[in-house]
Amino acid sequence: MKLYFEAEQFLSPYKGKGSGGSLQSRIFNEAKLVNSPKHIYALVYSTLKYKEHIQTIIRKSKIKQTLQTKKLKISDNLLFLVVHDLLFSSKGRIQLGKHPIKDAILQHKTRLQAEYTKLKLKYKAKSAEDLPTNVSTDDETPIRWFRVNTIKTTPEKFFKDHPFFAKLEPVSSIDIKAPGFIYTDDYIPNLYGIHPKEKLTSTPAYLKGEVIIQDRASCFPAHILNDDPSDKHVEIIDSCAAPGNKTTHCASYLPRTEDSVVYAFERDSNRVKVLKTMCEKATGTKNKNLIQITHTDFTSTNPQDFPNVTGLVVDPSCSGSGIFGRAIEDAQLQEQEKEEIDTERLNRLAGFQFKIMKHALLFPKARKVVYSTCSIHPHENERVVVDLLMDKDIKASGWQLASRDVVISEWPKRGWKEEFTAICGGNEEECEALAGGCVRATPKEDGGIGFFAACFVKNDIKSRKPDNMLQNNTNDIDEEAEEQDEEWSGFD
Ligand SMILES: C[S@@+](CC[C@H](N)C(=O)[O-])C[C@H]1O[C@@H](n2cnc3c(N)ncnc32)[C@H](O)[C@@H]1O
Repeated sequence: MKLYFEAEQFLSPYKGKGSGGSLQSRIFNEAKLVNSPKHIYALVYSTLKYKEHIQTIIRKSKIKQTLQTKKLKISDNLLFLVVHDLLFSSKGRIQLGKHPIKDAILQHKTRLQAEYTKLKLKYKAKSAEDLPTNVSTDDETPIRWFRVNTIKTTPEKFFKDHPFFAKLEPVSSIDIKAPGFIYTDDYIPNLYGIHPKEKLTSTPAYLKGEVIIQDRASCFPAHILNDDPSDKHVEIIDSCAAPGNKTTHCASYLPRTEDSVVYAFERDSNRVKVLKTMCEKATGTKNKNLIQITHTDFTSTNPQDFPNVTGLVVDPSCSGSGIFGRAIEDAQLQEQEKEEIDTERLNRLAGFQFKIMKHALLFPKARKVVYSTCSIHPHENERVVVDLLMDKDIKASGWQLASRDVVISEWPKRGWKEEFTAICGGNEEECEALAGGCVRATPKEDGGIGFFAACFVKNDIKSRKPDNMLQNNTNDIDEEAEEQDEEWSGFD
C-alpha cells in the first residue's frame, strides 16, 4: 500500500504553508518519499486527469458500500488511485501485494470494468485517451529546463558524460517536437531545454546534483543579481529560500573563495528540511560552506549583523497564479471557491511581500535586491514595486529601480508600464523606463511558469538618510500588518 499512501497526499489541492509549487515540484521536492517521485507523479497526474470518470465508475459500481460492509477503511483518494491503476493504467493491475483492500476491489473487478465500458461507449472512446477530461495535454510543460550545476561540474563535462544529449541547438522555439534534442538558452548561462519526456531524472548527473531541474524564468533572479561582472558579490542573502532552487543557483555564481557565502533563510520547519537536502546535494562536501541555512523568519534578522552582504534575492510566498502545472489541481476547485480567494487575498499577500522587501532594503552594504514572484497578478508584482518606490524611507535611502540594461535587457516582456502611472503620471517615457527594470514571463507561452522579477539598485545619493535611522524605522510596520502576515502564512 506504500505507493498509494505516498501518492494520496498529493491528490488533494495543497493546503500547507506557501504555494507548495506545482504538482511536479511538490512531489520531486518531498524528501521523505520511498517510491520514485517520477512514478508517483505519473500515477497522481493520471488519476487527477481521469478523476471525474473514476468517481462516476466508483459511484455506479457501488463498491464503497461493499467496502463499508466489510469494515475496510479506505479514503476516497486512496480508492481513486487503486481504481485508476486497475482500469486506466497501461498495465491494468493494482500495484499491491496481498492486502484485504486489494481482494475486496478485485471481487468487484467485473462490475468496475462494466461501468468503465459503459463510460467509453457513452463518449465513443476506444481507450482512456479518448475520454474528455478537464485537463488537456496543454497543461503539460512544452519544454523542461535544467541547468548544469557549475558548483559540481561543467557543461563540457556533462555533455561528454551524456553523449545522448549531444545535439545542441539554440532554443529558437519553445515548441520542442521530439525527445533527443537539447537546446541552449539565449538568456541564462548553463541553462538547457529538453523535451518533457526526456529521461533526465534517471541520469547519474541528476542523481548526483550535477544538473538541477529549474524553470527558465525562475532562473532570472540569481542571474539578474549576479550578471554584472563589476558586482563582485561574495556574501549574498536568499531571504525566502526553500526549496532552494534560487539559493543553489545564486551559490553557483559566487567566486570559490573561503569567504563566499549565500545566507539562506526559511521560516517553515518542513520546508527548511527540503532546503537542506537540496543544498547538500547541490554543493557536496567540498563546497558545503557555500550556503548557510538559518531556520528563521527573515524579517526577524538584524541587517547590521550582515555588514558584508551586497545583494539579496527576495522570492516571498505568493499566490502562485503563474504556475500552470497547477491547472490539474485547480480543475478540482469549484469555480466559486476560486473567485473568493482573489482581491482580498492578493492584497494581503502584497502587504506581506512589501514588508519582506522593505526589510531586505535595510541591509547596510546592499546595492542590489531582486524581488520576484511566480504570480501573474499586478497586485503582487508592479504594485508592490510602486509602493516600495513611493515609501519615504526607501526613497530617502537611495533605492531605485534598475535600468533595463542590467535586467536581462534582451528579454522582451517587461513590467506593465500602466501600473507605474502613480509615480510618473502621464510621462510615457518614464513609465517605460520603470517598467524596464522589471521582467515578466507568461505561463506556457514563454516555455514555463508565469513569473515576475524586479531589480532594485541603490545609488549613493547625498541626501539619503543614514542606514541606522532606517533600521529604527523597521518597527513602524503596524500591528495589523503583523496579523496579516500570520494569517497569510497559509498561502504561498
Ligand atoms: C516562493 S517560495 C521560495 C522558493 C525558492 N526561492 C526557490 O526558488 O526554490 C517562498 C518561501 O519563503 C518562505 N517564507 C515566507 N515568508 C518567510 C519569511 N518571513 N522568512 C523566511 N522564509 C519565508 C516560505 O515558507 C516558502 O518556503
